[in-house]
Amino acid sequence: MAVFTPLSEEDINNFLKNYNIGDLVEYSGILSGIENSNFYVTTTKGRYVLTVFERLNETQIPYYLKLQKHLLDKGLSVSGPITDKNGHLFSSLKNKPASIAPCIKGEYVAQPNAQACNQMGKMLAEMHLAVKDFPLSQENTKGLAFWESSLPSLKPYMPEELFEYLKKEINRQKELMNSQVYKELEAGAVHADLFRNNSLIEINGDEQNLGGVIDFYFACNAPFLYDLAVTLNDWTINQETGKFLPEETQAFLEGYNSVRKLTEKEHSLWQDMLSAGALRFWVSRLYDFYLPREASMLKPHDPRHFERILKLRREADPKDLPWI
Ligand SMILES: Nc1ncnc2c1ncn2[C@@H]1O[C@H](COP(=O)(O)OP(=O)(O)OP(=O)(O)O)[C@@H](O)[C@H]1O
Ligand SMILES: N[C@@H](CCO)C(=O)O
Repeated sequence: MAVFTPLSEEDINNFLKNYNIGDLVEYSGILSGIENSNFYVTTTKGRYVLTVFERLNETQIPYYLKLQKHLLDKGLSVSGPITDKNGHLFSSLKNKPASIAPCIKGEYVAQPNAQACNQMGKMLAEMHLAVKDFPLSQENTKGLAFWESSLPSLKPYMPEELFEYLKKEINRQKELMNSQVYKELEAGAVHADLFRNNSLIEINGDEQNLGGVIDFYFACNAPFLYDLAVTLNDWTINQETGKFLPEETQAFLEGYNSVRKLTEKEHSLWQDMLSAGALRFWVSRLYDFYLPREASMLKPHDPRHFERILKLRREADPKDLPWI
């Protein structure tokens, strides 16, 4: 639905002069995506996605692009920037930062099957192992500080009882984050928004093969278990009810655990992390729903989806939550 910064053929030709990726053949705006302006660009050397950053500035961008480059250099199939002729990961277009990445094969799949879930589980664990030597750090911009600061703005819009529930859950997570056991969780730079619509899957008959992962612009340093919870809360649920799909969830967890072994300590915090993973998107969706960005052309996501998921995870008997 969004190309915020329109580009002419001349703009793109000038941009491509900074790169060794051939000459422009054709280009078109990508309508999905709500954060940045994205374009498919075909050159004499291949097919690429050009991104003009609408929200992030030049000081914020290096963390995200360097993380993608780091994962790419470790052989992972993620969308990642091509360096320009001067060795830079991004340059500028219409006075905004912009980068270009090779196109990943595949498409958005609404309900990935067990095969794709298993592959996503493996790849997520590989991403977690791969960041052990990633030197940069970035706070979760949609974490505790954001949740707490959103409360006063959300209060007037929410029924009192629901607002109190939200406040209680935020306090509960705050207490957890201050605990020793939480601080000891293995952590690093994680995607933190790895939904199905940030993954591309190649379909071939009944076969579904993971093409790769895109859109790292909510990446941050957080426990790996949090990233796993965020991903599962979207990838392997019944989209109507929010309940986990047993076969897909198991396939995902087995894939993950085959690469990075989940620990007993992580198991003990699983219910809290699944709740945190739901809370994060409940708050951001409430915020975007009641306090949309000025001149926003976008239809906000339904916050009730993650309210439902949070309640399901929090109220579940821990032994009924999927685990390996
Ligand atoms: N490397 C890539 N290869 C193939 N397609 C891509 C690639 N990067 C982006 N796309 C396409 O562009 C669309 C928008 O990209 P993206 O999700 O990064 O947009 P955004 O505006 O940054 O994010 P958001 O999902 O937060 O709205 C994707 O849904 C995908 O179809
Ligand atoms: N994946 C998010 C949008 C980006 O944070 C959501 O579905 O609410």
